[in-house]
Parts: sequence; structure tokens; C-alpha cells
Amino acid sequence: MFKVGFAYDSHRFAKDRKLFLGGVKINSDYGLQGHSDADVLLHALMDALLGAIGSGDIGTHFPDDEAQYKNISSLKLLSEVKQEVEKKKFVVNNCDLVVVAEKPKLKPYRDRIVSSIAGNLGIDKNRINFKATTNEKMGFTGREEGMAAFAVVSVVESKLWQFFETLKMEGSIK
Ligand SMILES: Nc1ccn([C@@H]2O[C@H](COP(=O)(O)O)[C@@H](O)[C@H]2O)c(=O)n1
Ligand SMILES: C[C@@]1(CO)OP(=O)(O)OP(=O)(O)OC[C@H]1O
Repeated sequence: MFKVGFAYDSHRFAKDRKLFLGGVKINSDYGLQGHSDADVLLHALMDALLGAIGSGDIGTHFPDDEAQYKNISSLKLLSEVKQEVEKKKFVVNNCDLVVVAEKPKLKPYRDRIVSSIAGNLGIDKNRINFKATTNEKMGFTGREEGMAAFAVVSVVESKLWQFFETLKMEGSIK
């Protein structure tokens, strides 16, 4: 069985905070406000993964009033979400991710962000697509009050995935 998940997250800019996107430290005068490291991109990705497997959302798994999550790296939370995906016997097929921000320019970080997420999820880099867009100076992102991110993911049942892998090895499919 194939399933898809979709998610949105946003965080307000804050001084004296480091900016992390996809687990990668980004050069910026501002970071993002949050209980965790506020990695808005990983938050959208995790919520999309949890959505795909019917497991709620990050706020339920990692409550923002629990001290253990204070300033936690969202990469650690992503590892837990990955375990949840495996527990439900699914494999991540692909992720399409977008950050909405006027600045900083994120294109130069694309490869690092993709590698970071692929490494954490243990999947091929070609299964992840990252992009960034401005909001053409409109709305809260346009006014540079914060950043937003969207994520779409697809997951495949592990057994079906193994079946496809066998077909690939036999050369029956690409
Ligand atoms: N924070 C951002 C925003 C955009 N980009 C890149 O610029 C391209 C054009 O963006 P528009 O919002 O004007 O469509 C976009 O496709 C990205 O390649 C970026 O790197 N960082
Ligand atoms: C990531 C968590 C962890 O406590 O905290 P925040 O960084 O505040 O992020 P948000 O997306 O507002 O809420 C989800 C929480 O699970």
C-alpha cells in the first residue's frame, strides 16, 4: 500500500538564535523561535511523515511543555519519527519540501540539506527534493517576520518495497 502525507509549519524569527533548516546550520542574522531548535523544515517533514502513517503530529509525540525537548535538535526528533515509520512497517519513498523565506538565500544549501535529511532517514538523496521560494514580499514571510515550510511525502509498505527491489534487481522495472 502507498500513502501520502502533507504538512505545514511556521516559526517567528528571533534574535540570538541559530538558524537550522533540515538539520543544517544556516548563516543568518536571525534564528527561529521555538521550544526545540525550531527547524521549521524538519517540523513540516516530520508532520507529513506522521500524517502518512496515521500517527498524529509532532506536538503530540514531542509536547512543547516538556523540558526534554527544550532546544533539542530536530534531527533527533526526526530519528524518532523514522523509527515510528519503521514500526508501522513503511518505507519512505519520496519527500518534496519547500521553505518560504525572503532571506537568506537557501539555494546554496540545497545539497547539504538534502544530504542531511537523506542521511538521517537512511534513504537515497534522489528521493528528496528541497526548494525555497520567497513570498514576493507579501504576508508574514514577506515582511520577514518568520519562515514557513511545506512538505509532501509518500511512503510504501515495507513488503511492497521489497517486492519492487526484487523486480529492480531482476531488471523487470527501473
Ligand atoms: N529564500 C530563498 C528564496 C528563493 N530562493 C531561490 O530563488 C528562486 C526564485 O524565488 P522566487 O520566490 O522569486 O520565485 C527560487 O526558485 C529559489 O531557487 C532561494 O534560494 N532562497
Ligand atoms: C518541535 C516541538 C518540540 O516540543 O517544539 P517547537 O520547536 O516549539 O515547534 P512547534 O512546531 O511549534 O511545536 C512542535 C513541538 O513538538
